[in-house]
Amino acid sequence: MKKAMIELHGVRKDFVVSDRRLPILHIPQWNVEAGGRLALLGPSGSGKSTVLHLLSGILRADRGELRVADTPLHELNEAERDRFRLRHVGYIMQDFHLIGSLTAAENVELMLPPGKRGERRKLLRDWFGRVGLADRMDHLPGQLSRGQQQRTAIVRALIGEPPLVLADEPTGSLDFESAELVMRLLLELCADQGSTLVAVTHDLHLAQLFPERIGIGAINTVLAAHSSARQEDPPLRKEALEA
Ligand SMILES: Nc1ncnc2c1ncn2[C@@H]1O[C@H](COP(=O)(O)OP(=O)(O)OP(=O)(O)O)[C@@H](O)[C@H]1O
Repeated sequence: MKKAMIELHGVRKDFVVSDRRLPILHIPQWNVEAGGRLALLGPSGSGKSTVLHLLSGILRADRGELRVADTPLHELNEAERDRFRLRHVGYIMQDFHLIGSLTAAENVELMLPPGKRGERRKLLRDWFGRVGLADRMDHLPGQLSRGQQQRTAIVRALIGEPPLVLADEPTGSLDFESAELVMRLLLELCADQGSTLVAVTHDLHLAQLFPERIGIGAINTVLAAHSSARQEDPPLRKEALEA
């Protein structure tokens, strides 16, 4: 049996808004094996981004155990979780967050540990070649298409070969054709280097490209409680939120 990259047990996350505690996630048990490539699906507001924030250590669970790459995130403080994220997680968002005054290569170079200039440049050339941007790496983000900018953001997330790659709607701002190309590329690069990939998407067509798919309702029992309340009797939903 393969090792687990992600192990969640009894994880709860609430948000407090205007003195009211809103239960957002209760995940009794969820494991993802190392090297798995998984599309996480679900309606807007169902907690998909919150799951990624917990897995990366940006947020801390209120209760439960959360191990990623054998690291017990529930036992770490914020500074320790930040260090964990730098070493173990590549994060890709819908908006690429590239620095506009730096070239594509310089944006990625920020992620590299200190080293000889020639070696860093060779590594960058190899990576930009792999994503089809060998001739664009010295261009500014504003001179690149949205798909090219997202490919740059993918290089930035993957160049450190993190064991876990988290992607939140990574193709959400791309047109249909570019979205499929970029998602295929992300899947291929993660497979090549053995990184576990969890990608949030709304798009069923793109989710079909993944070896595995899961609806967030299958792991989050808060959502199941909300949606059954919504279907049967709308006022119950308010009570469920306040419980
Ligand atoms: N910092 C916060 N404070 C209060 N509520 C929050 C906070 N962050 C998220 N929420 C709430 O938590 C719920 C889940 O949010 P989340 O962003 O995880 O959903 P999502 O499934 O990723 O949605 P979308 O697909 O629209 O991005 C939503 O009801 C949202 O309003």
